[in-house]
Amino acid sequence: MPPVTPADPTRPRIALTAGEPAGIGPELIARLAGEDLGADLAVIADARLMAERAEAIGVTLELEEFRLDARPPPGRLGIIDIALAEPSHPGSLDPRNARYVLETLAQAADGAASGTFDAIVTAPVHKGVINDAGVPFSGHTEFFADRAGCRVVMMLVARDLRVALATTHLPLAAVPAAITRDGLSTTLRILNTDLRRRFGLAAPRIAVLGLNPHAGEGGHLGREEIETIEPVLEVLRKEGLDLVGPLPADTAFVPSQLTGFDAVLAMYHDQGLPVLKHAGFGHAVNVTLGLPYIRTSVDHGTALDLAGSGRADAGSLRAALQLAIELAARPR
Ligand SMILES: NC(=O)C1=CN([C@@H]2O[C@H](COP(=O)(O)OP(=O)(O)OC[C@H]3O[C@@H](n4cnc5c(N)ncnc54)[C@H](O)[C@@H]3O)[C@@H](O)[C@H]2O)C=CC1
Ligand SMILES: NCC(=O)COP(=O)(O)O
Repeated sequence: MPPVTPADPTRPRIALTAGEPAGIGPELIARLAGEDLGADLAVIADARLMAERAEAIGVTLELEEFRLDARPPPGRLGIIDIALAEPSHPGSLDPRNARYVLETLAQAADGAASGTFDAIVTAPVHKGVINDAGVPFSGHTEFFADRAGCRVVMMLVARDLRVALATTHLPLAAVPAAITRDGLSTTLRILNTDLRRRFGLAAPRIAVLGLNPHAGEGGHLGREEIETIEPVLEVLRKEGLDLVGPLPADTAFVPSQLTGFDAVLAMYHDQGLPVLKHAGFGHAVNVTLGLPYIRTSVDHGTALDLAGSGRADAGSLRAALQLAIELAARPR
């Protein structure tokens, strides 16, 4: 038996979910397992799967059962072992493992809510296969929000560019109706609060994009700016929020226009995220704001085409861990 090292209360404890078993999540975690980033990690995954994927990419991985009162010795990784329903093969989705994926998320959420973990970091899940298994599922963001019973905001960070979303995983046709005064006010309040509380920005300046081309062209190309976005900004400015917009989205990301803004609020997923990923894919981080705990994630998906090959880049997972550790260290 290796010697037991008592837990160190100064090191954050982080739940790390391995995500879709047929994707790149397990091997990215195995790749980072040997690095001490300054936190104690509890991987929530099937232990045999983790060992198989480590072997597939030629990485040595030593696992031991996660304990609250002790740290694994250097080079070993704490694990909360959740059994797969069926053996998983790289690149090959199996809906029978969807419940396993959801169980890993549930254990992470409950552990963070109870204070066992200081933060959750998630490797990618495959949203489609969970739905194929008959479970309606839009994403981690919505799953953790539902479980915590609160409203949240998705924000991706690539160096000094922060892009938050007013709507998340919705068909494009459903977006206009989903942008309501209530929803937008809540999103902006959460964004403003968490930029201050978690990111230490004393008075965040937020650029708010329009929904339509040219921010509606004075009502000739859509009325959402006039009827929904502008009235919300007017009310929130009176509360002291520093909001600029609605801005035409096509020029808002021109570097000279972005100067001075701490974050951009895009109205929908593919209005904001392509720009963010163009700027930072491989080291960007997805953060869920508004939760009672910290949750970060990678900027990429399950990359089934790379699973098991050892060619997937662990940069975004490392960045997600580093940001979670940094946020956990801040007073809240
Ligand atoms: N945080 C999460 O759980 C996320 C999950 N997804 C899910 O992932 C699934 C697949 O989504 P796609 O749109 O195909 O995006 P994807 O990010 O999995 O793949 C897009 C392209 O990027 C490459 N790529 C992705 N990660 C990489 C890495 N770490 N290193 C090198 N290359 C990498 C892939 O090989 C592929 O060519 C979907 O079901 C989607 O919902 C997508 C984004 C985030
Ligand atoms: N494109 C971002 C994404 O899909 C991540 O979503 P989530 O699973 O973190 O909610």
